[in-house]
Amino acid sequence: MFLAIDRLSHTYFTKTTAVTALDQVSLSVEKGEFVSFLGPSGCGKTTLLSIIAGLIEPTEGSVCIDGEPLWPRETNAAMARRAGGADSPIRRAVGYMLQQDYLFPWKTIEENILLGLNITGTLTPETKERALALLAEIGLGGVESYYPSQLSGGMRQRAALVRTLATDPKLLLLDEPFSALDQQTKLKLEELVWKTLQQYEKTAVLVTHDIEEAIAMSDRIFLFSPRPGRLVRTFAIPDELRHCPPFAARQHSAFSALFQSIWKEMEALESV
Ligand SMILES: Nc1ncnc2c1ncn2[C@@H]1O[C@H](COP(=O)(O)OP(=O)(O)OP(=O)(O)O)[C@@H](O)[C@H]1O
Repeated sequence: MFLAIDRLSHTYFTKTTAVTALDQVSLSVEKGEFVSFLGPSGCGKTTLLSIIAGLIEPTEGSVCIDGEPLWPRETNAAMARRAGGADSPIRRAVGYMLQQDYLFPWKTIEENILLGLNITGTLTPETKERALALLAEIGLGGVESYYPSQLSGGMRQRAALVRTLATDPKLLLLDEPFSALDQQTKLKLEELVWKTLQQYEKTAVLVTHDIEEAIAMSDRIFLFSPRPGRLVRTFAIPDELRHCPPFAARQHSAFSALFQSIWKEMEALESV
């Protein structure tokens, strides 16, 4: 088991209110799996992703990545027993891709894609060469010296994918990375991300409220209820769909039946 989440709950406290975003969520993800967190707006998907990224401390429960405890935080004594501490290697092991590309406008594409390597102190001639090769692989060879404003939205998201993969993270967290794109660019980028992650055997978690996208991209889908977010159902995508790249999966005869059953389940959840 690569990612293990056990009885995780999270409440946001403000001066006047307490909002329970997640309630007793338990799930696991295998190495190399692509899973989606699907659910209506406000069901806690981004909160869960931020907890897995180590950015938010959950109120309750535990998260382990590749056998290393992330939450709850270990005691100082337990951390000291691990070489280099427990949380920093985990944070480096996680790559985040968001709806907005967050490329720095004053840096060139090359500088942007090498940023993570620079920050983590892992920029070497080899890692730089790998990042530039990946840029070329995904069709952006030749734009290294361009600034983000000189690229289209789809090209910028591709550059953001390279920046995310450049540090060779063990786990990729994708928070609606396709939702700001037009339909054609979105379908092309889904295809590219799926193929790239397959090729590099990455484990990935995609947050989306798009049922079709979740079916086309995933091995399994975790469906969450509206607030407070609870895991209500896990859908295993049938082999004939999950072995197809996303565009072919969308054309497959098994696709619409699965879409309808997830749609019905989501409708029922939202009408409660
Ligand atoms: N910093 C915060 N302080 C207080 N409440 C918050 C905070 N962040 C999120 N929430 C609340 O927690 C709940 C879950 O939010 P979250 O963003 O995780 O949901 P989501 O499923 O990702 O939604 P969406 O699909 O709209 O992005 C929502 O009710 C939201 O209003």
